[in-house]
Amino acid sequence: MPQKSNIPIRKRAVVGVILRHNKFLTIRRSQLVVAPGKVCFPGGGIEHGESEPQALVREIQEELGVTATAGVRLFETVTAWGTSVAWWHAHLEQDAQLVLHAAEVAETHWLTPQVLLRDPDLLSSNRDFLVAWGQSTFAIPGIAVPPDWNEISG
Ligand SMILES: Nc1nc2c([nH]c(=O)n2[C@H]2C[C@H](O)[C@@H](COP(=O)(O)OP(=O)(O)OP(=O)(O)O)O2)c(=O)[nH]1
Repeated sequence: MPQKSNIPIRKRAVVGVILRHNKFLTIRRSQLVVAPGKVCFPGGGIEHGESEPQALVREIQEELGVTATAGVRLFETVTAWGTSVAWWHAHLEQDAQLVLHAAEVAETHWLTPQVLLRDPDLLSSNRDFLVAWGQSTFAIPGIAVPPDWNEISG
């Protein structure tokens, strides 16, 4: 269900929520892009004529050098800066080797939800996404909300 917002939408983006062994694949954004050094999921802007899954697969290929498969659409938010973000569950081949596009991605990490939520560099909209997940606004296939979630997200 989309989050209600009165912010005018200036841009549309899609991000991939990718899990392995109960950890999220996260990127640290490079110093050369918007929100430099921030931690978030792979993804980016939707180009004219692209569907969300097409943009998701293209962005992940560009950033991480791997072919992703789009799963289900999990959630939709509007950032404080007017970007409509579609959050998609996505999958990589089990043995996929990431090849980072250094101009966009400084590093990648597989992080538990608890570690990710506590990361001071987490993009604010990603924090909102995790909090909404913890409140069961939507479910992410294959991972349960940790039992101590209310204590750490409060
Ligand atoms: N990549 C990514 N972007 C996110 C996340 N969460 C979130 O709010 N966003 C926002 C930030 C930006 O407003 C937008 C995506 O921007 P981007 O800078 O990654 O996309 P891009 O590579 O297409 O950038 P640009 O060429 O359009 O400047 O979505 C996330 O987890 N990953």
